[in-house]
Amino acid sequence: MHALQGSLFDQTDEIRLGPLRGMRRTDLGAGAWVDHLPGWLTGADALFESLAADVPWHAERRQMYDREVAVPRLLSYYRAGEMLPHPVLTEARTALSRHYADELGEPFVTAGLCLYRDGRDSVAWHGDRTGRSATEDTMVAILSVGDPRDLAIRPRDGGPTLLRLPLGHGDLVVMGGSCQRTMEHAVPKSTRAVGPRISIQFRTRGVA
Ligand SMILES: O=C(O)CCC(=O)C(=O)O
Ligand SMILES: [Fe+2]
Repeated sequence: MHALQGSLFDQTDEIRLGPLRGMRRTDLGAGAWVDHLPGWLTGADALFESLAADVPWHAERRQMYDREVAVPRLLSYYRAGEMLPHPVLTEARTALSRHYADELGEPFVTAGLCLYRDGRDSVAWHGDRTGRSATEDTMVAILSVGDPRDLAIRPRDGGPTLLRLPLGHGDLVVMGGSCQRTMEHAVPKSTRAVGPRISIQFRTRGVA
């Protein structure tokens, strides 16, 4: 794994969340939207180092037709009620649940973590539509630390990429409304020399 270069703009070791006001919403149509707040977390490099060291990362393999292939990223999953690997993640989940309480109607409870070791790691086009999100609107909130990687979003039924957000160094993105059903998202591979990135995805009960 490449060493994390570190952000020139975030040299503090104090890991702290900022206010959620200042979030900007992009309407993607068909009831889907994306909220974006760059730099929500300061001390993101310190959180990256802590999570890279402390989280029980594991590799997964997946059946692809007649072959078994490695999932191109490391993973870890925290169920509802499980202690998260850093207290600021608990704080983030609480702040997000509070911020979206009226609109979402339920709290964020689970946390999925992905570690993209370099530009060869990625996630292919998909929607998070296992469980209730197959039929219901939901929100998936993602906090990113480490080197930025693009999150791309396009309509599920074809059409060009509507949004491409570089996410790293404490950035927050929230996919909401019908986004998981009507859109798909991906973190494409990168041919540039990129350092590692960790994403933390908060979801509601029964959504994966
Ligand atoms: O790493 C990201 O920002 C996206 C991850 C993702 O889409 C997923 O785990 O479902
Ligand atoms: Fe996803």
